[in-house]
Amino acid sequence: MSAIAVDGLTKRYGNTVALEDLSFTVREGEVFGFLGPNGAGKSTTINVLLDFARPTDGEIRVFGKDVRAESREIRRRTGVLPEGVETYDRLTARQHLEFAIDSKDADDDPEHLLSRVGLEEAIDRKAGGYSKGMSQRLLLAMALVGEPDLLVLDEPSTGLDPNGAREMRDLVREENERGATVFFSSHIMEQVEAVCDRVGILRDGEMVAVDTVSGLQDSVTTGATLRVSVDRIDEGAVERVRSMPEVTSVDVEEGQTPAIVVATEGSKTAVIHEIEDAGCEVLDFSTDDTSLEEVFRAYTTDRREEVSA
Ligand SMILES: Nc1ncnc2c1ncn2[C@@H]1O[C@H](COP(=O)(O)OP(=O)(O)OP(=O)(O)O)[C@@H](O)[C@H]1O
Repeated sequence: MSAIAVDGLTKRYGNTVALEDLSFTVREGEVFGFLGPNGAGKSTTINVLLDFARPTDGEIRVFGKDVRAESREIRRRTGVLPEGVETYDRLTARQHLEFAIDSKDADDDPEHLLSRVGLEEAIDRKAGGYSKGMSQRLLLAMALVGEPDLLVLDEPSTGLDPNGAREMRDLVREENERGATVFFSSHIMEQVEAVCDRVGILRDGEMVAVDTVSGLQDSVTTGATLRVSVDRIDEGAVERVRSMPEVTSVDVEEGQTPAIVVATEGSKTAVIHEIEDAGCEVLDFSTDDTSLEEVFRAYTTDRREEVSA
């Protein structure tokens, strides 16, 4: 059974189409990253999933249950870190958690939850005095209440410093290892790259790609940079590479280990063969992979000719 099954989901606000016939699946036990530029429809999807917004058409099922008909049961099994929600100034972290624990009929220990998000020192301080990052940590602790089967995190790294962002990644991994499915939206590509099994990219309310990070990287042919270490720089070899039709630039690095640095839109192996055929010995080579950032750009801007999948 899938953890989340989105089927033909359309959501309109007046004339604004937020989602258009959106369908995708999040498998049980995976960490799924939900990406998209501002206004693509990520929060709208999450709001429908949590039954905070009604779909115009289509449906979402969570663990096989319709989110509208069985929203109570789904909320009991789901931990949510919503976007743009604030903590209550006059309540302490402990009180926030006691409230969350009560409403889920859970029996978690507030101190333990706060130690997991690095906030145990502030347990009896009122949230009104918290920094943005501290509030975000508290909201995250609230999402962890009751060992949810599904964690839905909307922009979880908002307000977190680099340490906080790293701890967030660790928590996602821990929760996933415990067995939770994690569905999270983010603009931070390193975060997504580090923890996601699969990634979906939303654009203008439609899913334009769903795959593993490496599958997405392979689908985008933005060209690669190849660094070939050779025994010596041979001008003839350099010229032969330069005249290959798919090669866009060639640089030479002199020094103890000379290298030919080649940007190509075509086959990397062909470049290596050309250098060898010209009589140079190839000692080593490395390539720069397409970053998820570039993949995202290729799928969400009008440089669509770069997308081959
Ligand atoms: N309550 C609403 N009323 C009217 N239009 C809305 C409403 N909520 C969202 N929209 C519109 O729906 C579209 C999708 O918005 P949504 O907030 O889902 O995008 P998002 O991907 O979450 O963006 P961001 O990354 O900025 O959070 C946008 O055009 C937005 O203006």
